[in-house]
Amino acid sequence: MLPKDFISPFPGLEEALSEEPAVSVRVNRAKGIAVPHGAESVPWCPSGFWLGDRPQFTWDPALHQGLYYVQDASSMITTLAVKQAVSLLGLTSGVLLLDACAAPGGKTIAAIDALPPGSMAVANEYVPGRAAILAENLAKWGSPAKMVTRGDTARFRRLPGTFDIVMADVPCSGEGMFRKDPEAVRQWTPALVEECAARQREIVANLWETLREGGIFIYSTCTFNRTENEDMLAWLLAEYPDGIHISLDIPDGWGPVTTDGCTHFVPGRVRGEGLTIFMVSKGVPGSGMRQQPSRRASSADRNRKSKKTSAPVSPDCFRWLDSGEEYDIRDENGRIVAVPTLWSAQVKEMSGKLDVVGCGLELATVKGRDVIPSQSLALSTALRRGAFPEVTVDYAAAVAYLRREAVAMPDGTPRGFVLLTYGGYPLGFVKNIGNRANNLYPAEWRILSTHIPPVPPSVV
Ligand SMILES: C[S@@+](CC[C@H](N)C(=O)[O-])C[C@H]1O[C@@H](n2cnc3c(N)ncnc32)[C@H](O)[C@@H]1O
Repeated sequence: MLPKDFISPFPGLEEALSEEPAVSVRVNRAKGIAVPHGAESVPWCPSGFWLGDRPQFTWDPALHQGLYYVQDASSMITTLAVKQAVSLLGLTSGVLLLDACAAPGGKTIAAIDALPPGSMAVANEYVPGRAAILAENLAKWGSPAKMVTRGDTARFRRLPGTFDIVMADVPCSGEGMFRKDPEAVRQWTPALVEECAARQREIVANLWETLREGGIFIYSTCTFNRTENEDMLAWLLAEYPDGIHISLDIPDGWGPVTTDGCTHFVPGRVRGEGLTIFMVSKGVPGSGMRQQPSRRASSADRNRKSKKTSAPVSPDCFRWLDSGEEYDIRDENGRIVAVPTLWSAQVKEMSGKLDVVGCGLELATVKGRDVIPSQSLALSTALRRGAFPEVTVDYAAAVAYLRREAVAMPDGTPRGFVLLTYGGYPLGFVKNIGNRANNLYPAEWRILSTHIPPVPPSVV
């Protein structure tokens, strides 16, 4: 059932909205996952796959290990858009990207997968309560080169000319979600479309300032109407005469349809939900330079800082990372974090101007004399395997761990912090104290339901 005043802009859309949505996942190539079982490739995303059915994802430890992310195939276009943007920028490393409307993080993950080595992603969320799930999803994906912030996009006006790529997956009227979300059908009105468009213009205006000269802006909605898409592109180009529209490289035959510069993913034409995307560069792509941090941290600075913080940072922390020398490791009020050295001056600058939820990789928390390794470290691609004793657990123990229940350790397990693995990949830490092991899985991430499926789901 569609909203009363909704006029379908594409033939066949209404019928398609009454069909079952496709199920798709993005696999984590950075963790060595290649192809899910029995899956079919999404042509616009090398790590995207349609599944034949809908497994009970919650009960698959691999999901919690960050080995894959459940993602609608249309959203996976972000990977292609970011790859195209990077190529237009002519950069082979060190891209600074902002995803300004990021929770729960699917498109940030899609962008991270497309960035060249040595890049950094900043993921911002406006609704404070949604920033935690964003941080959790990014921690599971495992890249240490990230920063999570919360707040109004107006805050980014304080960082002019800073980002090479800015993504705005803006809040919208949600016509593309009609099939999956009955609430989207209930809330939709022509007035909502106008309201959303006004907010979107405000967001775009805030973000244009933070995009550097020659940088690329990627705008997307999960709605079809012209007001929030084609009219928004026209408004942007009129408002900012340095804006140049960039066509997304999509071969004929994949299914999306482009109208007046906007590429639409339409159910019925693609096996995915509704999504619209366009790209605009600020002047000639790659022409300008990124604004450098106002005060670069010199090596003298860094030495001073490490002297100041070296006492609380346990030397163990340096041994936990695959390449400890590439990170600045510091104690931030009892949280030990590792920030890629390359970005440490930039992170410092941004931290002074944004409301930071977390930056880099949280290695550990300090409690009294204990330096307790974090779940983010267990799931990070930067973890040095072998840094902790490891115990392999079976399915029942893996689910018990994810529920934060006690897990028995085999005889002979060393005391202290132990990394549990499932299927050969890290699951999380326990502290083995001899007669029992304390489960260190974050309470707020735990599986709440006590049901357990008779057959374990297995996606990758
Ligand atoms: C379409 S969703 C983003 C989905 C996300 N990019 C993903 O792929 O997982 C839009 C996001 O914008 C946030 N938002 C709401 N109001 C906003 C505002 N005024 N400014 C910026 N973002 C806002 C919403 O909370 C929501 O998380």
